[in-house]
Amino acid sequence: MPQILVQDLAKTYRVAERDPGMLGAVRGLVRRRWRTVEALKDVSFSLERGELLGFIGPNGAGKSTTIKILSGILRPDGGRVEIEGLVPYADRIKHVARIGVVFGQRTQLWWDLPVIDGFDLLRDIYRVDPQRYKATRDELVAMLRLEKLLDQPVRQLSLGQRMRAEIAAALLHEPSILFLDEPTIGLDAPSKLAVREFVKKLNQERGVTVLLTTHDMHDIEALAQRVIVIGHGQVLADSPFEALRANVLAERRLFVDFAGDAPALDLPGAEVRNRDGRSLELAFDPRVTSAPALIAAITARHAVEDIHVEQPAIEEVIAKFYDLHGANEA
Ligand SMILES: Nc1ncnc2c1ncn2[C@@H]1O[C@H](COP(=O)(O)OP(=O)(O)OP(=O)(O)O)[C@@H](O)[C@H]1O
Repeated sequence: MPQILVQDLAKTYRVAERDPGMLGAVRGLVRRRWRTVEALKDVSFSLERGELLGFIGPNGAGKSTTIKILSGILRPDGGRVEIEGLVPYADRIKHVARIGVVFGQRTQLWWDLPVIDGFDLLRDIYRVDPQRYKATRDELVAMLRLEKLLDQPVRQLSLGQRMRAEIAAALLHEPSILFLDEPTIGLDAPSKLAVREFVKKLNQERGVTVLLTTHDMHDIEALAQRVIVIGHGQVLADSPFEALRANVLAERRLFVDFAGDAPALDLPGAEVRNRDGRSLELAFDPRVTSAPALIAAITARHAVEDIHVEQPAIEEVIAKFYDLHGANEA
C-alpha cells in the first residue's frame, strides 16, 4: 500500500458572479448567480514513503486545491484519498499529527509573538512530549540557523527568515510527510538555496516524504526525483524530469565562435537558430546526430575559437509541455 493514495479526485468550487458596477453589486446582494469552477476533475497518483515529488502546473491548475485536500483542509467532491491508511478530511486530528504543511504565502506562526513562543504553542497544540520537543526544536533551530531570530516577533522577520521559521514550525511534531506549497516564493537566491538544501537533507537523511509545489523550476531541478504535471484538473504527466525532457524537448544547442565571420552552414540534422558576427547557434536532435559529429564536420572546414553544447533550460521544457497540452494559465 503506498503512503499516499489519490484516486479520481474531483473538486468543484462555486463562485458568485457579479455584474459590473454599483448596480451590479446591489443586484448581486438580492439575487446571487453562481458559476462553477472545476478545479480538479480526476486526479490520480500515489506516493511511496520517502519519495520527493515535484507537483507542478500552470497558475490555476489545481495544485493548492490538491494540497488542501491532502492536508485535510478541504473535502473533495469525488474520488478517494488515503494517507497512511487515513482519510485526511475524515480523520483530521490523527492525520495532522503525521503531516507538516507550509504554504509559502501564509503563516502558521503568530504574527505578534516571538518565534519561540509560537513554537511552544505548536508543541501544546500537537501535544509533543516536552523532552522530545526540546531536542527536535534545538536541532531544527541549528539546521535552519534560527538562533538569533527566536526572540523576534514574526512580523519583524524578513521573508526568507520567516520561511525558515515556518519550515521549522511545520516539523516540530516530527511528521513523516511534508507538504510544501511554493516554499521559495519571493526568496532571494541564498535563502532559496538554504531552503532547498534543508528539504533535500530532510528527505534523504530522515526519509520524510515531500510533496513540493513550485513555479521555480530550479527547485524542481535541484530536488525532485519525480514530477507530476497537472493541468485542466488532470494529471498530464507523471515521470522523472529527464524522461519528460526527452519526450518534450530533446533538442540540444551547439554554440560556436569562429575565428572569422560565422559561415552559412548546412549540416544534416542541425538547424541554424542564430547567426551573429562570429557566433553561430545550432539546434540539433541528439537522436538524429551527435555533438561530436557536428563539431568534427565544422572544425574540418572552419577555424573555430570556442564551442560548447547546452540543453534547453528546464523552464523552456516546461513551457513547451504546457503549450503542447494547451495548459497555459487555467
Ligand atoms: N476558494 C475558492 N473559491 C473559488 N474558486 C477557487 C477557490 N480556490 C481555488 N479556486 C479556483 O480553482 C482553480 C484551481 O486553483 P488552485 O489554487 O488549486 O490552483 P494552483 O494550481 O494552486 O494555482 P497557482 O499556481 O496560481 O497557485 C482555479 O481556477 C481557482 O480560481
